[in-house]
Amino acid sequence: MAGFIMTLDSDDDGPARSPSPSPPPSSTRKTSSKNDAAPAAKGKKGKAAKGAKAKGKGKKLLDTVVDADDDEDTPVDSPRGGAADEEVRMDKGFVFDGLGGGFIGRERNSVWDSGEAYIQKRPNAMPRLSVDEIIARRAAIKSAEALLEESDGDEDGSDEELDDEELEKEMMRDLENGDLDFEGLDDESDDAGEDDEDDEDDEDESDVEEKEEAPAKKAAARKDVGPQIVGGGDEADEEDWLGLKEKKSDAGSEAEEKVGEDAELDGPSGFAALADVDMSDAEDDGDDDSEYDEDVSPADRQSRADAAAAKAFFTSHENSTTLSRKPLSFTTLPNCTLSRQLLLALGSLNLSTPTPIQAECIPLAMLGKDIVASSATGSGKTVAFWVGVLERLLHRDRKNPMTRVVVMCPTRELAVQVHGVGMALARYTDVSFCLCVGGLSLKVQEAELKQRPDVVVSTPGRLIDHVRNTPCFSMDGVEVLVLDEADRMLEEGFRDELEEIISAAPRSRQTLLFSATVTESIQQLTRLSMNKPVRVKIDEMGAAAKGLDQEFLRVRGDKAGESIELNSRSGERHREALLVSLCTRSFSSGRTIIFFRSKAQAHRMKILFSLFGKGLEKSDELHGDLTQEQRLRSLKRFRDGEARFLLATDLASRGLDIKGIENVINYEMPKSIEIYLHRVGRTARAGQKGRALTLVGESDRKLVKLAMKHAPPESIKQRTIPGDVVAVVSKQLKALEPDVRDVMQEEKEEKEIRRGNMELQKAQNMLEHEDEIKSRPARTWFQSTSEKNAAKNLGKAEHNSKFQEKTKKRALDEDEEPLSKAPKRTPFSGLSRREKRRKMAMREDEEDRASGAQREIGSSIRAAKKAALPGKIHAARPERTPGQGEGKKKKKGGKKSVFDREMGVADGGAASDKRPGKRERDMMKGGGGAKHSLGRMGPKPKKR
Ligand SMILES: Nc1ncnc2c1ncn2[C@@H]1O[C@H](COP(=O)(O)OP(=O)(O)OP(=O)(O)O)[C@@H](O)[C@H]1O
Repeated sequence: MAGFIMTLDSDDDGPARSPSPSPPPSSTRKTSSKNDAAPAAKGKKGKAAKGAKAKGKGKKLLDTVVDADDDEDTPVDSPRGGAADEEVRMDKGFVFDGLGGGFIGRERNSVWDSGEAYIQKRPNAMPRLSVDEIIARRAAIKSAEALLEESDGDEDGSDEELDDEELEKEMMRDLENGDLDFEGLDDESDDAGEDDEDDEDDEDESDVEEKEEAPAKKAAARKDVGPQIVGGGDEADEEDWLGLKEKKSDAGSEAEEKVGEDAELDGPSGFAALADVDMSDAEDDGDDDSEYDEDVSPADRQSRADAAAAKAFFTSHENSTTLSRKPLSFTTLPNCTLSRQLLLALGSLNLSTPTPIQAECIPLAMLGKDIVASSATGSGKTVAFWVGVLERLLHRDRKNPMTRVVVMCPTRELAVQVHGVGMALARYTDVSFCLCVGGLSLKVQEAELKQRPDVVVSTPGRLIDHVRNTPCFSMDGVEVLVLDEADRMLEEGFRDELEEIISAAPRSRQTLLFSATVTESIQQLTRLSMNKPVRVKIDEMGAAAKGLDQEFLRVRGDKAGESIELNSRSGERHREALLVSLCTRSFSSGRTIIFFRSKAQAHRMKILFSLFGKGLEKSDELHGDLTQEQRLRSLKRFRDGEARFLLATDLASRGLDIKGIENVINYEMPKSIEIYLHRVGRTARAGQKGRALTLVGESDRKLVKLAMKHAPPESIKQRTIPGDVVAVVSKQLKALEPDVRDVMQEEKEEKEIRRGNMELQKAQNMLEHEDEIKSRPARTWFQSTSEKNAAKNLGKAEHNSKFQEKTKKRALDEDEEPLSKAPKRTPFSGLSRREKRRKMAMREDEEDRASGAQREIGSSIRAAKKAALPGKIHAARPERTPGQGEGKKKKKGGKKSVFDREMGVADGGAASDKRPGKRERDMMKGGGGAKHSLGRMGPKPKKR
């Protein structure tokens, strides 16, 4: 990297062709020094502000030596970002080496450090113990006990506990002698016999393996010896489930490949045959793939259905920049000129060539257009929106400070990261930032919002909290609203919050939506009241990152009764052992993020990992049951390489950009293809390579095929693990079960103690500061607690049910309007017209009968319920006049509103039941009873 000296002159305020005139330098100076003082609110007065003052005093501009330390400190010290002096001359020896405090585009990034400034330090709070701390405490107690026993002369205790290695050796001996019975993993030789008819090639392959395997077993019990089948299946069966067998023979290639210790089976060219996945056919067992060929892809289906609406909704746009194939740089982006401050920041972060999404979106964002943009994971969407937004901010009216940009993210961690990236890009500007996310100190945020930061990065809930309860903060001046991970933000769980935020922001704002799986639903987008947005689409919907290898490992169902005994899903028994085997063998190097569907499972696995050891103890968990501090600490440890495994829920599935994640493991297939794409997108980012492995149960096959659909065939692999290895691990895990229970019990006790302490603290606070506490205005929220919980549950349901919804929707589509060229088979396919009509008529009759019966059942249930109700005591009512109907009129005459009563609409009164005739209306106009009653409610008639 070439070193250079950069001098920023007063013309650095704006580009040559700027959308709005640059403000005079004097105003910049003023704002700048004012902003420098802002961090004082956080108690970080001193250095920066003093330095700025000192510089201001000198007659000539002083040279400011910017070294790597300064850069590093700026954002950490001040969440408001590095307030740049308008004229900065750099040291001759200074070299932009890509490490000079950069946050992105380098190995060691520190975007999460920005969150640390917001962590509320509670000196009296009892720290929550991590699993590792509990285990370490237990170990210390155990060793102390052992020492005591030793000193008592009792040396038997140490022998009782079997050393891990000894246990392993013993089990391997058992295994070789055939004594070990691993339930659920069928003996390979048995299975080979059962599935002979499947494919002769497979038989040959297994022979070869066995020959290879025998000496290897002798040499080292745990050593892996090539492709084998795990999860109870035989090899033939395993190969079939991804459709490798036929493709392999078609291509005439060797499909087996040893990678690392475990084996992967490559999926060569023929995967296209499996690509068209019919999600609607729930009954299909997945063996007959021929009918999938006739299907239209989900993307086609979606685009056809929405084409007309989309045409009207979006401004037409062609990806001109990316199509031109000219080598681009940030300095030569067509139709826009970036400010030197931004170019400098981009350069210091090692970002010189814009990615396609950046090349397309930056000019559009600078023009103030609304954008709906999508591109694969890790393709640089964050920089794509920040650059445009920051460039606009450089031309703001500095005399009138207010929050002009709001960036919203669905998770706190993502918000912290996005905030960090924004600050890194704005380090040579005077743009100020505030991070407003749940779980971090409200007070710090309130103090910063008082300073009217230019940009607020937030999660929706906390933003609404501030809109409602922080007096100095309002969204009236918001000019740009960015929704990162827009499709998630538009899901049910965020719906109400988003509506509240949209209504608080001015209509004239610019709205930018970014996601790898951005919604195509115009219905959802219209809720944002965008102004003819431009749709920028770089990658095909559903496409995974280019350098990603996707592996699948089959998890066989349990033998009858096992899952019932375990009270878990089928195959659960094997998953833990499979995961541990994978992590101690093929995934033992590099950093791996492991996704779980539930917090409980992620936590249990963390305990198992810590107890198991062998490198697995270098792991951390990340899910909603942890405190925000713990969550950020886990991320930091993982990012810094202190933890090699991150056991996370979907909290970490979107947006997180951690350098050096080589592997992603899905402990189970997620519930929708979108979530799958985001999860596996945590690796293979920014043109890097990565691999994702998914443990696939019987019910996940359709989703696997969907994942394979958009992937290059050579990137799909089928992984296997030798059954004996899993058997050993499984036994070891079983042996750890009592310890797991003990750790969980200790955690429970800890929790109770913590809760007690908290209550005590609360009571003490109340006693000491009662007046102050009671005088504080109560914080308000736009939903009641029950509404909030209901929205949360709805969101969860929607988040988890995309797959089922799609299935239903497709089934419906098929009934209403067959979009595929070749219609799908229906129950009437292949019948003569007459026969078909007869069957259809019979079906309709049946449906009619069923619905009639249903109605009857419904009405009799209602009648029975009514009869069972105790009789009501009614006040005597005037008799109804004959001719008065029951239905609607009865309802009207029932419950009266206060308004009706005030209006003098008495029960049974004519006014209540009859619309006044013309004569009566005339009377009312001219004066009469009705006017009299209105007169009581309405304003006093003016005297003439
Ligand atoms: N122009 C660029 N040149 C090289 N690397 C870049 C460029 N822009 C961004 N990157 C790098 O790409 C990585 C991914 O960027 P980013 O997190 O913005 O991806 P994303 O598209 O938002 O991904 P996701 O969909 O997962 O949120 C970052 O580490 C960033 O440093």
